[in-house]
Formats: sequence, C-alpha cells, structure tokens
Amino acid sequence: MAPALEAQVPQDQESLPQNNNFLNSLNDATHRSKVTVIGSGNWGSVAAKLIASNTLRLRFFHDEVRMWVYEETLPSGEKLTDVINRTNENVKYLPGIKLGQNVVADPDLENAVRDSNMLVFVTPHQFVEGICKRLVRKIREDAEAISLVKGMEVKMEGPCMISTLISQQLGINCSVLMGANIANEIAVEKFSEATVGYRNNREVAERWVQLFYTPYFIVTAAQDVEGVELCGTLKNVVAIAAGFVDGLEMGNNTKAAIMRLGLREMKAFSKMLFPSVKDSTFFESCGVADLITTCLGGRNRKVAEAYARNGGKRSFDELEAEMLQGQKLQGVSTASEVYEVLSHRGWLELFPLFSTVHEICSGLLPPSAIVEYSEKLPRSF
Ligand SMILES: NC(=O)c1ccc[n+]([C@@H]2O[C@H](COP(=O)([O-])OP(=O)(O)OC[C@H]3O[C@@H](n4cnc5c(N)ncnc54)[C@H](O)[C@@H]3O)[C@@H](O)[C@H]2O)c1
Ligand SMILES: O=P(O)(O)OC[C@H](O)CO
Repeated sequence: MAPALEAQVPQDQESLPQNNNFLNSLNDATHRSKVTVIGSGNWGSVAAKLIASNTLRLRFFHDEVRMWVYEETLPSGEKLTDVINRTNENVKYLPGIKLGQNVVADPDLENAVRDSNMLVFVTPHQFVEGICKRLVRKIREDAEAISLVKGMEVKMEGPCMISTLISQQLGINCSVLMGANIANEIAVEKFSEATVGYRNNREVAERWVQLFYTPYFIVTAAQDVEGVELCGTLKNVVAIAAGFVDGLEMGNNTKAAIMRLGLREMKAFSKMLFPSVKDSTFFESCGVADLITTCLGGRNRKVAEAYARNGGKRSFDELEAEMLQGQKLQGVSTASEVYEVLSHRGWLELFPLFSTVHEICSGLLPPSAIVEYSEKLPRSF
C-alpha cells in the first residue's frame, strides 16, 4: 500500500530550543562567527565570494571562509582544491572570478566544518542527505545552518524540504536563502536581490542577511521558510516547461502563459502542502523574480530547450553532461519528486503543468504536449 505522503511539517524545528550560544555570540566580538560553505559549484563559489567580502568587513565574523570542495581531478592532473587555493579561482565551476584571498578550499568535509558555527549548504539537492549523514556529531553544538539548495526529497513519510532534512539530520535550526540569482551574473557584481526565509528567530535571520548583503546583492528576510524554499524549488519545474516552449519556438506569449500557469501551480502546491505559506512570499525575489530569471536565462531552461529541439531523442542526462560540464540540473528530478507527491495525494489533475513536465521528461509525452493540456483547463484556471 502506498505510504501516506504527508508533508513533513518540521515540528522539530518549531520545538528546537533557542540557540542561546549562537545568539550570545552575535553580540560578542570576542566570539566571532566562523563560516563554512558546504559546496563549491557555480552558485557555491559565488556564495563564498559574497560571504568572504563581508567577513573581512564585519567585526563579528572570522575573516576566513572555509569552502568544502567535492574533490575531483582536473584534466591537467591537478586536484581542484589545490588549484582553487593556488589561483583563488574555481577554474571548473566559476572560471575567471577571484573568490577572495580569505576563501580556503578544503576537500575534507569534517575538517571544513570543525570550527564553524554558520554552515551554508549549497550543493545540488540530491547530495545533501549523504553530506548530512557524514556530518552527524561532527558539527559545533551552537551551529546554525542556511540552505541555498533549490530542491526537495520525497521520503516514505512524505515530501521533505531540504532545510527540514538538514534540521532533522543535524538537530540544528536551518534558514533558507533563495532568489533571482543566476550565479554568473552575481559573480560579476550585477545588481540582484534575494530572500532569506526564517522560522521564528529574527535575530538569526538578520545575521544571515548581514553575511550575504552587498550593495549589488540586496537581501531581505521573510518569516516563511517553506514558502521561500518551495518557490526556489518549484520554479525549476516551470523553467523546464519554458525551455520546451523555446525549443519549439512557440514565442513570447506562450512562454508568458506557461510562466503564469506555473506560478499558479507553485502557489497552489505550496499552500496545499503547507497552509502557513504566505501569499506575499510569491512577490519577493524568491517568487516571481526567480521564476522570471530562471525561465529567461537559467540552466534548466537551456537544457530543456535542447531536449525539445532534439525532439526528445537525446536524454536529459546526456544533454546535461554535454552542455553543463559538471554543473547539475535540478528541474528534472524535482519534476519527478513533485509528480510522486501529486500521484500519492490524488492531485495530478489539479496540477496539469507540473505533471506534464514530468511526463515529457520521462518520455511518456512529446515536448509539444506542454501546451496541449491547457485547452482542457476550466475557464477560471
Ligand atoms: N548556479 C546558479 O545560478 C544557482 C543559483 C541559485 C541557486 N542554485 C542552487 O544551488 C545549488 C547548488 O548549485 P551550484 O550551481 O552551486 O552547483 P553546480 O551545478 O554548478 O555544480 C555541481 C556541484 O556538485 C558537486 N558534486 C558532484 N558530485 C557530487 C557528489 N557526489 N557529492 C557532493 N557534491 C557533488 C560538484 O563538485 C559541483 O560542486 C542547487 O540547488 C542550485 O539549484 C544555483
Ligand atoms: O540555472 P538554473 O536553472 O539552475 O537556475 C539558477 C537559479 O536558481 C536562478 O535563480
């Protein structure tokens, strides 16, 4: 029998004791907060750069920022970590950008987190659970986490947001940061905005805002972790749909229609899973702004466009490897995870765009199906 796919309401987070050690350290310059970035892909590297500029500037942070690197050997035979530390550039995932001399790449996960009380998770979502398992009992008791990861997991017990997974596995509070944030643009300091989603502690949220905020990266806080995180997660499914529209050369009006229908499903799905999700969150950077930028310029859109141009004959895995060279798509697996939730809940018919995206990605429907269901929608949809 199918398990009851109840959303995993993160009760443990509601009942987590206030992290008093962390709060005390916020106002005590002698106990400077130490930051580790867990992940070093395209966005992970930019996050390290943003953070490193602030830890040098603000007295309540240690200057050094550790960045955990999933080690790999480059075609030159050198280790990626060694090259990052020698050149101050992530030559594979963010070439041409200096990270800041205070960023130290570290391939040893345990060592990278050992002294840190601010843990920034930023890896593709499929790797987070494995990383957390390796971190159990290895982190400081007063640690706080923030997730920049856009994605979700579906467990036997139900859908589980990545921030909840981190909280549950490590027993720490986890905020989120999402937004219209194409990493390569922020790397060259083009203006953008982001949203920190927090649960109940405004002071902790403010500290995360300070860690990321720069004149070209404006960060605001919203007390709606699930809403912020679901926006960042679900927009990747809509971006795949937008890519199909581009690949089939359907034009701007069709793309705008897909984005509108997608936003509608994002909001309905989020609120049906978590009734606490606020309408206002969809108007923050994490909501409509991220949806727009991803559907215009993101990697999910780009690879989905190629998939449609090839008539679905080349797999997403093949296109991802060829086009992204080690960077990872989140939209295809998220569409599958969302589909699983919709099937178990009997909601498939309520979410025709989300379900069609998954059915196209898995080869059950052709890319052209992305608009076909819309003829059957009720007029009020
Ligand atoms: N790139 C962007 O513009 C952007 C912007 C905002 C949010 N995000 C989100 O940030 C998260 C991380 O994306 P990214 O762009 O930094 O990464 P990426 O897609 O550029 O790179 C993939 C990363 O995964 C690592 N990796 C590969 N195999 C691994 C394994 N088995 N275990 C652990 N790590 C492994 C690689 O070393 C690399 O660092 C994603 O959830 C993404 O949606 C990305
Ligand atoms: O390149 P994408 O499609 O993974 O999207 C990147 C960011 O999430 C945009 O905010």
